[in-house]
Amino acid sequence: MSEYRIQGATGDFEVVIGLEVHAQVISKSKLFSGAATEFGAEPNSQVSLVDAAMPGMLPTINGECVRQAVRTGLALGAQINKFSVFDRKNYFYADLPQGYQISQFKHPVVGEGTILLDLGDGKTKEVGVERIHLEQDAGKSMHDQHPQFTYVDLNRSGVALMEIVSKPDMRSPEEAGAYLTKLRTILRYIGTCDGNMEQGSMRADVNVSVRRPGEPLGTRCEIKNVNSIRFVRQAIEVEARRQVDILEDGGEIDQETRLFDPNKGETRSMRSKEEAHDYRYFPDPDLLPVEFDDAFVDAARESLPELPDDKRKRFVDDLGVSDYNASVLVAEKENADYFEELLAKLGNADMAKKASNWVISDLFGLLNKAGKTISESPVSPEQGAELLGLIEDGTISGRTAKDVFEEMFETGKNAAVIVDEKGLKQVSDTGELEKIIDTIIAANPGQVEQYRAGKTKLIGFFVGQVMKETGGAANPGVVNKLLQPKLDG
Ligand SMILES: Nc1ncnc2c1ncn2[C@@H]1O[C@H](COP(=O)(O)OP(=O)(O)OP(=O)(O)O)[C@@H](O)[C@H]1O
Ligand SMILES: [Mg+2]
Ligand SMILES: [Mg+2]
Repeated sequence: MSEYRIQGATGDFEVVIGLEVHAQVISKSKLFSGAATEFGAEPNSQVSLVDAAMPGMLPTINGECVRQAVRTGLALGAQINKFSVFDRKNYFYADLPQGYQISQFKHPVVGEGTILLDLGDGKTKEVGVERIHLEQDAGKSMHDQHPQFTYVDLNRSGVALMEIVSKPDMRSPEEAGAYLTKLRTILRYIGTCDGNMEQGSMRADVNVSVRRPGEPLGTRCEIKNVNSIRFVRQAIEVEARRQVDILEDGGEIDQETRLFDPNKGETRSMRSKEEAHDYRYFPDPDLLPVEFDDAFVDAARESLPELPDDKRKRFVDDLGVSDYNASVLVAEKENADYFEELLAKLGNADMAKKASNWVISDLFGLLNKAGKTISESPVSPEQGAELLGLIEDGTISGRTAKDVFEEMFETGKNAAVIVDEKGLKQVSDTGELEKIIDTIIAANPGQVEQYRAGKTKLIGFFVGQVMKETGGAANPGVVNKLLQPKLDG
């Protein structure tokens, strides 16, 4: 793939992208209160006095949220800071009852790490993570409930977020998309965020600047709260184009916060960028610094499952699965789990490659057609294993297996039952097949002669005849084995 460039009248520009991802932490209660965090509850039904910022209420840190941030840091190979501090980030907004957000500024709980992007065709790229800090979410302003009034729902107020800040290491919309895809996969594997962008539990602030290749970094604009990977890609494209046009006209880029409007396909200015000092950050006097020991970190590490990169490597190196199949399988944990269960039921690691092909082409094919996810699959890993076993031991041909599988998918019946009911067992009986082959050879002396004169491709013709004779039920492997010596004479 050639490098991504935006063409200007006077030359090409390179795009530089850094992402700030807000990931809602999976925890039963909020970062500093015992209120529930479940999505979709009745507005303002999950709000404690702390979340509503009633005078005199004091925050208490939720240890589970800290543990989840540490687990996330470990999964990104990041530095874990055993000492971190909560600060107040002050700003005024109707859905922020405290008048400040409790966040981490100078001393975040997680430091530098990396994410390995999968860019297709086995190409990868490492992108740096600058830090992960914990902070509270704000409430939600609802403008669509009343013609004159804005309503505020505080259910989200105080819910724990991880802000995962990347380095400005990405150079194209595709790389930004791959970063979000990979990050989401990892968060879902380890269960620290559900990664659900439509429900807003993962959102991205997209920082974009442009420069001529080789020049120092340009001034960035930050596009706030983009809520799908497709929109992130589009926002980068249009924002980079906008900046190049300004520079080409001899203008300068103002550092500002912008909004992406997917309907119009443009970004619009929200406000000029506030500097950190505008937030008047200072350590929250109601909270002690967070401190934990090595044992806490070790326990968090112990609790991590096998990560997608390790899993992919194992699938390829130990199981002989192709690179492509392995990356498709590990992209979603449910897919990898299904495959591994299928393999366990088969009880034969040598079949891993075949099993991966079956999952990716046959199973995914029908799931896609039916608009189902793998967890809704009407065919269980156990049933899939039975089907593959029937192909492997020669009971049915690969061709027949496809029909059997379609019926399994439709009816939920087991493969062996369908094969019995429809009499689909292939003929592997050598005696029976030999008789048929002898008849066919006797009936086609011309082709036999041509074959013997060197036109060996004609073996296909003979196999075809046997298939025709047996209504497709002959075992092609056995037919080939029997035919060859007879044709060779
Ligand atoms: N020149 C640049 N071009 C593109 N991205 C940049 C550039 N410089 C920095 N960035 C990215 O901008 C982001 C800055 O995020 P950070 O949280 O550190 O600060 P912020 O945006 O000022 O703070 P806030 O959390 O209040 O929005 C990072 O992802 C970083 O990689
Ligand atoms: Mg930030
Ligand atoms: Mg920012």
